[in-house]
Amino acid sequence: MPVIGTDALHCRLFMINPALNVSKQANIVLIGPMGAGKTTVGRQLAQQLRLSFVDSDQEIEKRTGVDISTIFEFEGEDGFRQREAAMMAELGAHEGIVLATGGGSVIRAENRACLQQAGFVVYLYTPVSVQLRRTARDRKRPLLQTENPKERLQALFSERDPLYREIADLVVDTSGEHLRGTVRQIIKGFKAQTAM
Ligand SMILES: Nc1ncnc2c1ncn2[C@@H]1O[C@H](COP(=O)(O)OP(=O)(O)OP(=O)(O)O)[C@@H](O)[C@H]1O
Ligand SMILES: O=C(O)C1=C[C@@H](O)[C@@H](O)[C@H](O)C1
Ligand SMILES: [Mg+2]
Repeated sequence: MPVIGTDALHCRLFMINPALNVSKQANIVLIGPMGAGKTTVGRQLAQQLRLSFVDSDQEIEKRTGVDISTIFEFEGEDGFRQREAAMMAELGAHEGIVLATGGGSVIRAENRACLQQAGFVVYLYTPVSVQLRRTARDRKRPLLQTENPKERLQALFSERDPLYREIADLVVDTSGEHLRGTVRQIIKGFKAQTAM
């Protein structure tokens, strides 16, 4: 059984995970742009570390009963960002999870503060050309349903790359396309940090 302790801060929890045999912050938080692999990498990571996997986008869809595009359609991006912020505050207080965040979760300062406290933050750095390839056939990402998805991804990258870096404990370049290698690098960084 994991041993869990908390300090006075709302989001900050610590636990000892027998799978890792180290004392560490409770969660691994994956941040990065669309197509970075937060969902794909997060699922594998959770499996290997025997942690629960939670995907913020999927959780919002589960609770509302509609997909993200529908939320954008009826409530606008602002409505979605409100739901996302509430989800960050809630999930940031969990312990023992791998959290895949939405690509835009770092836009709000309040979210960044919460994610930073929630655990070991990993930025899955992914160049725009790779994001474009990975999301090319996708119709589920409302921000990419535009005439020029490349331009949109480039603009988002310029705005958000500094924000991802601001809160990252580790930056992993995913352009090598090796899912297993990415997972291995994260576990290595996580163990190194929690052993300190
Ligand atoms: N390291 C990788 N190597 C090869 N393909 C990858 C890698 N990471 C993700 N992919 C592929 O890219 C696509 C997008 O990945 P994924 O949905 O996990 O991204 P995401 O970061 O969760 O995006 P979003 O922010 O839109 O939820 C998937 O088809 C996935 O299989
Ligand atoms: O980059 C973004 O702003 C988004 C990324 C996705 O994860 C979803 O949260 C949504 O499509 C918006
Ligand atoms: Mg995802």
